[in-house]
Amino acid sequence: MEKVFKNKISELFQCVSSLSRKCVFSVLSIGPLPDHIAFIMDGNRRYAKRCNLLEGAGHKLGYAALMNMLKYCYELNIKFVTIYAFSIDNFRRRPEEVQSTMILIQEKIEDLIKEESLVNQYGVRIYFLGNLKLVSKSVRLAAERAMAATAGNSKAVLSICLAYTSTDEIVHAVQDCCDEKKEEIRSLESSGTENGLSAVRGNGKDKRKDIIVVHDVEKHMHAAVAPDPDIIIRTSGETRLSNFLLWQSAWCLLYAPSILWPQIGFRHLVWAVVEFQRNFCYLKQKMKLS
Ligand SMILES: CC(C)=CCC/C(C)=C/CC/C(C)=C/COP(=O)(O)OP(=O)(O)O
Repeated sequence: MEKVFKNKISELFQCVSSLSRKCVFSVLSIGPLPDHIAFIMDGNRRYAKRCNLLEGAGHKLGYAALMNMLKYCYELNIKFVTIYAFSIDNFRRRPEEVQSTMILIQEKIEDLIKEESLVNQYGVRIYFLGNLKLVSKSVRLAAERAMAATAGNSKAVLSICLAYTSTDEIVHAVQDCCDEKKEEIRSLESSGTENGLSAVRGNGKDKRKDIIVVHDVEKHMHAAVAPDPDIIIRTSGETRLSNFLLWQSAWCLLYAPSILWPQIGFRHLVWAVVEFQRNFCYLKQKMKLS
């Protein structure tokens, strides 16, 4: 009897919070909404320590917080979300810690693609961004399975940065771009164009045109699957980017609430979007002038 009562109370609570979210989101939607929000999920271990829990429990609570946050983002019609799940620098942590985090990541990737998952409920396509050669075969295969299983979803995009750093991404993109240009020049030369290099550069008054432009590099970035982020939310009050989306964050708002990642909730998303809306006119003006 007591259990039934508790369930009813919890259902009622969920119903009220879902209704109040709907109201707040419809007010927020009157203003400009970000297309893309990226998250640096900082503070899982500190939260675990503060609550006298094991490190792994901090990451598990972090994952639960992530699922809630994704739900809020999709309710608000944010089409692109990117998360920093594990950086290349994180491989320098204690080997047992790296291993247990990877086991959790693999388990959660499998959960993400279950039929009843949030990802399928909201039609989300998953991409993994990063150097997947650095993770174990089983994690890599799980990531590939998740990308393949969600390839038909088209309502939203979730990019999971795994074995990622921005500098690594930029170096690979520049390398791929140079390879592509070299190939272009080679094929022009072999097809009879006398000087492939000047054909790529352009002749006459265009002679000084650059061989590589920003777009050439950009299209080779892992993150090219989404537009640049409008907001990066980093928890734990840190205002550093820690090698996350450096290229893509040129015009991005950084929002850094001082709570730890497992504590993030609906109100932090609302404040971040309000901050974005307050800055929007200024940003638009600035981009027009430049
Ligand atoms: C499939 C999928 C999306 C899985 C995500 C799982 C998950 C929540 C991973 C977080 C890992 C991580 C390095 C968090 C940062 O907190 P921290 O360890 O740096 O904590 P600290 O800042 O307190 O040291």
